[in-house]
Amino acid sequence: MAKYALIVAGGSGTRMNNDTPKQFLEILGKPILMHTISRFHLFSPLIKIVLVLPKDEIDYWKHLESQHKFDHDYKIVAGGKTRFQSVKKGLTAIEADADDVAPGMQSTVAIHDGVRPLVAVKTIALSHVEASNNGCAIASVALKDSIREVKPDGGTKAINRDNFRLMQTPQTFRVNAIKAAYEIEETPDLTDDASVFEKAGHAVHLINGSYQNIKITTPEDLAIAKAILDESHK
Ligand SMILES: Nc1ccn([C@@H]2O[C@H](COP(=O)(O)OP(=O)(O)OP(=O)(O)O)[C@@H](O)[C@H]2O)c(=O)n1
Ligand SMILES: C[C@](O)(CO)[C@H](O)COP(=O)(O)O
Repeated sequence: MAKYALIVAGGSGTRMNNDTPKQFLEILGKPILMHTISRFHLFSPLIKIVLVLPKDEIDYWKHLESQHKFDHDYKIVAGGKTRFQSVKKGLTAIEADADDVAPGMQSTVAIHDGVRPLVAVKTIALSHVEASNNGCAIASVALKDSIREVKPDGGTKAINRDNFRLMQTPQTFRVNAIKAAYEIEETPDLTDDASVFEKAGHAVHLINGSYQNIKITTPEDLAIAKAILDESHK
């Protein structure tokens, strides 16, 4: 029974509007992606990591590794055009369990965005346990703001926020099941791994994520992540 992390960092970060892909931007003197990988090593130095990078940035990452003396052990895989394709390519680097492995002994993989460097070690740990027991474990949080549905005619309608959750990563699965799920056809609505798993016919099991576990998407997210990391180093 192995525990894997599939860290996807194959995007270009268009919404960050910076010449450098956002996963390589520095927070407290270290690229965001190094913060993220370190959280998984903190969870377990034995975790098997697959790191997905943009094909054209692999040499740059190797340069960053030597510059920052970052010598963790992981497999690097070239990503695809979309997150779906990057995850699918990453999963090919993870070995399937034999068919006769007993329930509870199956390998699990935490699929995680490289640009979520504030993931808590306890969330990673919980996600592996819950995925082993339930087939998957998807980190999520309740909404803090009120929400309204926008109608096609431009009108809006209040809806009950208690019926909704925001999806984060890690999204953790039994390895064989998620590898098989990613054989479905890619469609634009499959924005996360839980959607792929659900479309492949499986039930989705949510666990509590954390409000600190933000996805660094736009420049203000960078400022928030810096502030949180700064605070945790005091
Ligand atoms: N082809 C892609 C696209 C995204 N990702 C990864 O998926 C995570 C979440 O995606 P997002 O925040 O949307 O990143 P980008 O696609 O880089 O950003 P943008 O959509 O603003 O271009 C990121 O860690 C990103 O690197 C990936 O591995 N391969
Ligand atoms: C996987 C994810 O981070 C869950 O919130 C999110 O769906 C990725 O979204 P994006 O479309 O890549 O921005």
